[in-house]
Amino acid sequence: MIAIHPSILSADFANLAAELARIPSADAVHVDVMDNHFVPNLTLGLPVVEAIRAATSLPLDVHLMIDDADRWAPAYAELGAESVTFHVEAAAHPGRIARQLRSHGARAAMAVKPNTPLEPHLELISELDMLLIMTVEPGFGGQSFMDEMLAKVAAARRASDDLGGRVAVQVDGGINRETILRAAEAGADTFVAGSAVYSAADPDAAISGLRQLLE
Ligand SMILES: O=C(CO)[C@@H](O)[C@H](O)COP(=O)(O)O
Repeated sequence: MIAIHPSILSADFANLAAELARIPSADAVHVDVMDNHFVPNLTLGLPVVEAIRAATSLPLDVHLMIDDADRWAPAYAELGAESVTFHVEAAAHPGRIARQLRSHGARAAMAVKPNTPLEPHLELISELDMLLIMTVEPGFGGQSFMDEMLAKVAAARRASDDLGGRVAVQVDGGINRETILRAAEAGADTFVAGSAVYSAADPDAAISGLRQLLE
């Protein structure tokens, strides 16, 4: 199953409810939480994600780019996010976080930055519902896709296939009409797209366009 998750990092933050209404065919809304410590950018936190939860019926895919994931991640599941992604680099006990997320009814996902090797962390995969392979350095939208991450995407796909393919493989950063094809070929099935969706005159048509490329 292919899933397209538009990132609201590229949306108009002053009009979030209206921006959410422009992407009705999204499989989920990707919400980038940044703390200016784990990444050099600051976006939003629990109160705003709570407001986003109330403003849309689309599933929320919350991507935590914050320190101390152990402390904060469960709260995003509690407020009703369908999926919560923490970074392994920011987690003291990743397995425990994943179990807590699932106990709150959310999908548990773990992300790796471009310079973080995936293999040492694959022992956690059975605790996860999704692996996020960052295809840019996290922090900002509009960056170029890192082709050198495709090998990591393929490794994530193989690890998921060993579990019957039940763990989704997500890519985030620089996804557009060209790079989505390479990422899909390497084994990704869940695609975060920020500027490729929200820079389009019709963001929902941009989502359909990306989806059609993969059919
Ligand atoms: O997590 C991030 C950036 O750190 C992303 O979710 C971006 O929002 C993706 O934006 P584009 O690269 O698609 O413009």
